[in-house]
Amino acid sequence: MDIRISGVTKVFEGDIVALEGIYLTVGAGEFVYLVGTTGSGKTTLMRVISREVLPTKGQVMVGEFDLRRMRSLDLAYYRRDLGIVFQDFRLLPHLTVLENVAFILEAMGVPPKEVRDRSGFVLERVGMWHRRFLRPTQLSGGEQQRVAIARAIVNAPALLLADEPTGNLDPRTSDEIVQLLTSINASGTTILMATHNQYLVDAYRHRVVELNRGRIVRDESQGRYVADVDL
Ligand SMILES: Nc1ncnc2c1ncn2[C@@H]1O[C@H](COP(=O)(O)OP(=O)(O)OP(=O)(O)O)[C@@H](O)[C@H]1O
Repeated sequence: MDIRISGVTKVFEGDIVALEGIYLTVGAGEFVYLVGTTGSGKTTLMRVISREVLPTKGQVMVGEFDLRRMRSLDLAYYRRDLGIVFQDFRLLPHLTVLENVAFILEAMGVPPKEVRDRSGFVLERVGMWHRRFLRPTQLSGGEQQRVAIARAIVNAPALLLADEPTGNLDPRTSDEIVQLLTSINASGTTILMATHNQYLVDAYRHRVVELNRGRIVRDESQGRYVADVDL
């Protein structure tokens, strides 16, 4: 799914301007890193795209969805096309790995055999099938993030939002997570990933969009974490 954001401003209560005059187009199938210092607006932009936050001004179109004009049924359809991964994994502690992935499909009324097949397929894909009967607390951080990614992609979303997905992980595991996201992107999913990880952005090159105080200050294909300075 492509994303078309025009003139988006978000002002939170207390006159906090989190986003200001954002114009951004992301084509279907792109991989985009969102970078920028703490408080620059990355999470807010992701939350505008997931429609957890409504802009104060401006328009957001994702695929055929106009996020300003959505009835609750549209929102339910939209969310089915969306996968979200967070820094802190957010798995349900009382469920096993397999159940954490399967419950999304069960909640959508998918027949049991298909739930088993699809959950198994994504757990294989992220290399976690052998851990399917464990609970999140029995897994390492990297393993938990793999399960969270499996959960995010089990519905074959057209768009995956990842907010600092490697923030709690060691360098090698972070590498593996970005490789996994890159392979998911290669199968057609649009990916937007907010990150502070300079090494990853420089090692796995994709488009880089940099925010500063709520504005886009750089947009480069195959960019680096820090802008090249003209000498
Ligand atoms: N719900 C909210 N209510 C009020 N202000 C908010 C809210 N969410 C974010 N902000 C403010 O908006 C600004 C942008 O925050 P945001 O979380 O989008 O930044 P960020 O770039 O994701 O930061 P980080 O890298 O630390 O995660 C900050 O000044 C923040 O305090």
